[in-house]
Amino acid sequence: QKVAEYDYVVVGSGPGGGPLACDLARAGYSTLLLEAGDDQGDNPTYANLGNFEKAGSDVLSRWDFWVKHSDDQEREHRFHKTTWQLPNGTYYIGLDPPKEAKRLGKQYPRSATLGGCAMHNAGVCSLPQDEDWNIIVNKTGDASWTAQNMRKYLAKIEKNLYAPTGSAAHGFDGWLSTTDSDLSWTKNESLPATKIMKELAKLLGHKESDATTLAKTDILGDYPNRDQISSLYSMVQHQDRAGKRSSPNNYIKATLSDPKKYPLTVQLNSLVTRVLFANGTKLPTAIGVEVMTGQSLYKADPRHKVGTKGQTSRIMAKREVIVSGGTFNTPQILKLSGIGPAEELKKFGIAIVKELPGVGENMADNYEGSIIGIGQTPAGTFTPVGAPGLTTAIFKTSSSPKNRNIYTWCGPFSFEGFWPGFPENHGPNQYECAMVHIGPKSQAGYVHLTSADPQDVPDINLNFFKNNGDQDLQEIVEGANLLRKSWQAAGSTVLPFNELHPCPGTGAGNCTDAAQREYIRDQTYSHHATSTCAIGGENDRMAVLDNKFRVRGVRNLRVVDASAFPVVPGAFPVLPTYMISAKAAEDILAEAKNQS
Ligand SMILES: Cc1cc2nc3c(=O)[nH]c(=O)nc-3n(C[C@H](O)[C@H](O)[C@H](O)COP(=O)(O)OP(=O)(O)OC[C@H]3O[C@@H](n4cnc5c(N)ncnc54)[C@H](O)[C@@H]3O)c2cc1C
Repeated sequence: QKVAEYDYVVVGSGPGGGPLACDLARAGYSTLLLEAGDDQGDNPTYANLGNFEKAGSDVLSRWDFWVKHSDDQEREHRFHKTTWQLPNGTYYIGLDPPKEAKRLGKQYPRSATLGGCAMHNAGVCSLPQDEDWNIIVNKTGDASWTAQNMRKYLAKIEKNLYAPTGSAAHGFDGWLSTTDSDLSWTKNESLPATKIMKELAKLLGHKESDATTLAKTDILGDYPNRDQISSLYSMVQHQDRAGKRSSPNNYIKATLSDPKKYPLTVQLNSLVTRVLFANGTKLPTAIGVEVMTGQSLYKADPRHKVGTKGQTSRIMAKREVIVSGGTFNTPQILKLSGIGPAEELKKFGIAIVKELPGVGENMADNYEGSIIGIGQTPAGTFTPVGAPGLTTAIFKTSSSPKNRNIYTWCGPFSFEGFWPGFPENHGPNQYECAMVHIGPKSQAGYVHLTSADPQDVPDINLNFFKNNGDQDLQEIVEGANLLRKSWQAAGSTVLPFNELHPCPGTGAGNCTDAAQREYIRDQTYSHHATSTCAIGGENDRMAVLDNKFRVRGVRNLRVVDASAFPVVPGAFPVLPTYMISAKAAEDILAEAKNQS
């Protein structure tokens, strides 16, 4: 059988790999995009952003990773949403399972489908802190990574649907539609949500009368000192005005629609098992990939049937292989290919192609938590399309040395992390302020192989709060305390509430910081993992990639996805991942041009 050959082979169609494959094909290079999942782009569960919670639990794309948050067994067992499987295949969620239940652990969903996790995410967009980009300049000496320069990739990819046409901070001709939230509800002064929004504005140092205007502030705007400003913002999501998800799936379809012009090939249900290297070269040189085709081959897929093996074949890349399998799968693919920590590879009998101790280490994630309470009346109406009823703010707690460190969105909803069938509905009077903590200090998470079998799922431990954990805990507690104050100030007249957590049952936030810290340590969740194949400097032995996404010490192999960030980029990683994807395309095409 003739072996297929392309200029570029891209592995994984998420926010890193999907747009990159399109850009390479649009520049005229034959490009193969390999995706382990299938295509759910026309399925309303995925196509309508408002269905993101349903999409997150949907078996048609779900890869379940059962992760650890620490090595502390007792703490692990206190996690309220621990998931267990019953003999009939259903789940028990909680701390008191029936005897026959098998412990699965903490669910960390990923979406294996055309478009990756951008097909089940909430589409929330924000920019990294300037420091998150500038850290790459400092590590690599490459000035193209400055925060100011990186903004041009936002303008390049964006089709902004909310800012005045021509606004310098935005783009209007790109493939990624962005909208802001519908804030018409703020006109209703008697709504508890409006009252709380105004109290929050005051607590952040603004005038109550400015709250409604501040709530419309463009979160993606280009302001001096933006990382130090505590204020209200409008929530921006990657969707169109009708609530249709805008994602790599759309860009891929648009690129495929003109095959004469754009030589893009997409191959679904294709699990890449390893990268192939040339024989006898001085430096290891990637020449293609080995791929297993078939449905639900990966064991994280809840539909996987024990013993199922796909058809294995080889596909060659004339120019480069680019791995974009995401923060959990990219390090797994590299290690299976012989690139990673020597001890770990030896343990599983994998021949070492290039020793890189940083592969699968250094993992970081934003800590997430929430304060949630039950009021006396409904606090407002909420539908996720256009996010009406949501107050969004970014602020700095007093313990943060310099930058703002909490992104919050408050409204009549409930989001308390992930488990099969999330979220819980606490009834019409529920009100929550969800928090993403920005800039976690502990980057001690890891993705380790459990075997040399590419269908096996790796061992993942986020190692929360391992380094400088007390500082992060203090920052999160201060965030919760401030948000609770905004409820209390509004509460005496409009929303006496019964708090569910982190100060359960007190109604008035009458618990100690120490008790909250303990609760948060036990119950924190996350879904923004990054940095397992980090970009770094030449002398940094944990660096996996150089400034141009090239795997260090290997030719014709790059990594372009969320695993490449040296630190978590701000509050939400999807927009920064789209931006680095556009940057990678530019870098790769510039190099190709120089070579020809
Ligand atoms: C439930 C949920 C909600 C989220 N909400 C938000 C949000 O609102 N805002 C935000 O900014 N971020 C959000 N995120 C995070 C964000 O979506 C991810 O950070 C982003 O998708 C990362 O992109 P990526 O390209 O690195 O990886 P992924 O999106 O994970 O894409 C990787 C792709 O590679 C494929 N793949 C993996 N291994 C292989 C293999 N061996 N062979 C072939 N293909 C393979 C996968 O199937 C997948 O399609 C959310 C994440 C989750 C899980």
